[in-house]
Amino acid sequence: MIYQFSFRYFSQKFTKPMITNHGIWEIRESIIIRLIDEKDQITWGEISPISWFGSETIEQALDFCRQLPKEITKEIIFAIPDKLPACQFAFESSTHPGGFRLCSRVSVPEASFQSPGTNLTYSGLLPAGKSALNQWSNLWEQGYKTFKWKIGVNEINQELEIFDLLISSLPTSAKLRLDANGGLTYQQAKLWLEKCDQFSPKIEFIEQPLSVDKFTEMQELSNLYLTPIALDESVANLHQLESCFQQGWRGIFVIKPGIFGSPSQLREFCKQHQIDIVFSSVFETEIGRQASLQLAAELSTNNRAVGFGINHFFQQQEANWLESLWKTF
Ligand SMILES: O=C(O)CCC(=O)c1ccccc1C(=O)O
Ligand SMILES: [Mg+2]
Repeated sequence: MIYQFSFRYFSQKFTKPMITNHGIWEIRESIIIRLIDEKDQITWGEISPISWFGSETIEQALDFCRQLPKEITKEIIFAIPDKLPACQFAFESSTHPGGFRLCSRVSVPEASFQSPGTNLTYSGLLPAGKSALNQWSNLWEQGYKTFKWKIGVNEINQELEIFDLLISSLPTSAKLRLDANGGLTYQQAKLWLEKCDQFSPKIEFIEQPLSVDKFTEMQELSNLYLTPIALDESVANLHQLESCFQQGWRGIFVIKPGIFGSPSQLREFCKQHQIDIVFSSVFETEIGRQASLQLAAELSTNNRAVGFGINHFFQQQEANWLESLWKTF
């Protein structure tokens, strides 16, 4: 099969900047790719790198797209090097059966809770800091029962105080995930875990408490406390996932399909090993989102809510944004 290949740069400003321990993120830069096969079928893919997570940069992805011929094959797609994981995801998922087509509207209203044929539940992302306190109820009204709050952003005592308020205001049936983005010290992580254990099992897990180089310490912490630990930055791509699994990690793995790399290799890994996975967004458009959610529906385990409750970080797209994008050069 030969595909006609074209691509466009696309950027979106967050309605509120995304604040994590890595810093402030204001604009989501992506590349949308379009493939047209010999039967004139059009499919789409999305490259949305996060270089601070270890993926390629947007410039590297653009360079890759620019050097590709106008006609490409599956051989070319399956030969994309592992150092371009967001590109691997985009090209492979656009040729996968069920790859994104422009069937109905491109942008789907907030929290499409019943994606056809799946019964995924969603985790809603709260803003960092004390704004979480007046934001969770909007999400609750939209049907979210699981929330994620960023920690390791402000001073720890201040965050622990906000945490107390948040925990006491959340409904009994709500669950909370904390995401430190690798920003805690070992002592701070212990403080947080002790705190979380007091509310167990309301705190579903703490995500990436320590930096990627602190694997042994995180393994130690996972043995010391009830509250589970989820690896995220530590397992950003297949190579890292394999390495953490080989080293004996049997806690939770957060997988962001958009930067993880080849979806078929992820499917293969999941067939070989029963792992506890939480799927998570990279702030992709509807194109990457659909491909990622399809993987999540296939591979999710233990009924973990998927971390795709992020639409409130973007303005809703015009229905014809994709068509309009292709009219630009
Ligand atoms: O996982 C979620 O619930 C939302 C997505 C999310 O938090 C995220 C989105 C982009 C980059 C990094 C992260 C993260 O999990 O650290
Ligand atoms: Mg995370």
